[in-house]
Formats: sequence, structure tokens, C-alpha cells
Amino acid sequence: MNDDILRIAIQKSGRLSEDSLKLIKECGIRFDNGAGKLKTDATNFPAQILFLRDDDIPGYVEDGVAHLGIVGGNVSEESDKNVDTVHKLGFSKCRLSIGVLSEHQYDGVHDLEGKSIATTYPRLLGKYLEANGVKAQIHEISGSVEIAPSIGLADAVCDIVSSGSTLLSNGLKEVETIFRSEAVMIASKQLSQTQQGLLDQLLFRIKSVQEAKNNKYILLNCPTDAVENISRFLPGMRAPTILPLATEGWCSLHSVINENEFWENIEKIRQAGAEGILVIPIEKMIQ
Ligand SMILES: Nc1ncnc2c1ncn2[C@@H]1O[C@H](COP(=O)(O)OP(=O)(O)OP(=O)(O)O)[C@@H](O)[C@H]1O
Ligand SMILES: O=P(O)(O)OC[C@H]1O[C@H](OP(=O)(O)OP(=O)(O)O)[C@H](O)[C@@H]1O
Ligand SMILES: [Mg+2]
Repeated sequence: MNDDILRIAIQKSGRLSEDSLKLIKECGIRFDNGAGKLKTDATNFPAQILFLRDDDIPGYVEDGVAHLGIVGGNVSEESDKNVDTVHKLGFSKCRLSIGVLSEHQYDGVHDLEGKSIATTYPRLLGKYLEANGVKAQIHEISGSVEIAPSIGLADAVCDIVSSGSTLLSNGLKEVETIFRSEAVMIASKQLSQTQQGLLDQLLFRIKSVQEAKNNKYILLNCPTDAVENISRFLPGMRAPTILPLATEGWCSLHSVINENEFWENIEKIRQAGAEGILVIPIEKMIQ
């Protein structure tokens, strides 16, 4: 087996596929993923991409058949495989929750005592029930979990929730959240030194892509005497760039603004005298 390449397993088709491929491409790794191809070589990085069912990925990574994998944290935790979670990827955010029939008067986790709960996540549910001292019957099914209470298969469900619309349309309400999930990168514990070096390069690229997404490049015009005040809201990477305008007493200020603080700070910046504000996406950001 070639110890000098990274074999990266991603979901073949499903909710993680598009974002996983996009992330790899944003990291500058090029490959040809012709339809139906289950394995492809990168053309400009020592990597090979494997397209698999997501449930199989933690096992492949544990065995070292794949060196890296992108899966939901829920799948990785449920699998209980001996792998390292090396990075959180920020997409496919969802939660694993318990739902009961909407008309059920739910008074807390002890209500589940003696009940049956349908789930695809028996391990995570079992751990949660045990931690809460509740004995319930876990009924493992592999999909369409939310149908279970309405057909008398179980009293409750434990499944992935995002918007909550699947629970709602099946007459259920969310009563407990047992796990918060997002896509994660998992790695084998048996990487060669070369593979570890390649993983470090890849993580550096992923962090630069994520950092860029969390920030915007901002350009604005302001009176020169307002620069100090405006700069307080734009800590930037080190300090803002100030360029004189052709109009006496005015300048152009360039900086970086955090996406989360954007709307709150933009108002303060306007009040401090800024005008002609442009906000531009950043492709990569290296601190
Ligand atoms: N509604 C949702 N919103 C956000 N993320 C979700 C949602 N449903 C699932 N996910 C996340 O996406 C992952 C993949 O979901 P998907 O439905 O594609 O899995 P799957 O049907 O098991 O796929 P596969 O065919 O590869 O086994 C889940 O494990 C979870 O982490
Ligand atoms: O809270 P919501 O936004 O409604 O999302 C939750 C639903 O999404 C997932 O199913 P998915 O749509 O992927 O179908 P599948 O699991 O049957 O493939 C999950 O299994 C839930 O049923
Ligand atoms: Mg699956």
C-alpha cells in the first residue's frame, strides 16, 4: 500500500456529498469525478478520493483503508470506531433529538421510562438513557424513523432534526436534544509521517478557507479625522490600510470584518462618518 498518498473517503451521494466535494476543491485539490466513478486520483496533490456510503466511512478509516474521511459527527460517534476527529467542518449542522407524539403530555426524560423508542442511533440513545437513569426499549430501524409512533411501532423516536419539519409533518414534537452534530474530518491513527505531513497541509488549507468564509473585505470612504473612531470597529488583521482620496480631508479605509459582527458594526461605522461602503467576499485568508 502506498504510504505517500492520502486516501480521503467522502459520501458518494447524500447530504454531505456536495459540501465535501466543494471543500476539497476550495482547498485547491483538482480531480476528475466522472459520473459513477467510486475512486479518483487528484491531479495536483498526492491524494485519492473514495466515494462511499457514509456509514461505512468510520470503519474504513479505522482500518486505515482510507486515511481521512468526511462524515457527520453523529455517524462517527454512533460508529464508536477508533479514529481521531481532527477538524469540525461547519456544514451539515443538525441535532439528534427525541420526539414524541404532539398530543403527549411530556414532563421530562423520566417520561420515557418503560417506553419504546425507534432510532437509527442505538448507541448514542443508549448512552443518553443510561446517563439519565432511564430504562427504555430501543427499537433499531434504518430509516423513515418518524413514522414509527403513528403506526404503533414505538412510543417515541430519536432521529436527526434540522428545521423540525419532518417531526411536525409526522405529528411529533421535539422533547430532548441528545447530540449536536456537524460534518467532521476523521483521520486514521495509523498515518505514516508523509501522510501526517499531507494532513497538516490539508488542515492548513481548510482553516484558510473557513477563515475566509467567516470574514469579509471592507472598503469605505471617510473624513480623515473619523479614521480613528471607525478603526475601533474594524480590528482587521493587524491594522486598517488608509489611502488618501483625491478630495482633501478624505481617505479610503480597507480592512477585514467578521461576518458575525457585520450588521452590528456596520451601523456604528456609518454613524461615525463612513460612506461608499463596499463589502467583498474573501477567497482565502491566511493569518
Ligand atoms: N436534515 C438535515 N439537515 C442537516 N444535516 C443533516 C440532515 N439530515 C442528515 N444530516 C447530516 O447529513 C448526514 C448524511 O445524511 P444522509 O441523509 O445523506 O445520510 P444517509 O441517507 O445515511 O446516506 P448514505 O446513503 O451515504 O448512507 C447525516 O449523518 C447528518 O450528519
Ligand atoms: O428537521 P428536518 O429539516 O425535517 O430534517 C430532518 C430529516 O432529515 C433527514 O432525513 P432526509 O431528508 O435526509 O431523508 P432520509 O434520512 O430518509 O434519507 C433526517 O433523517 C430527518 O428525517
Ligand atoms: Mg448512511
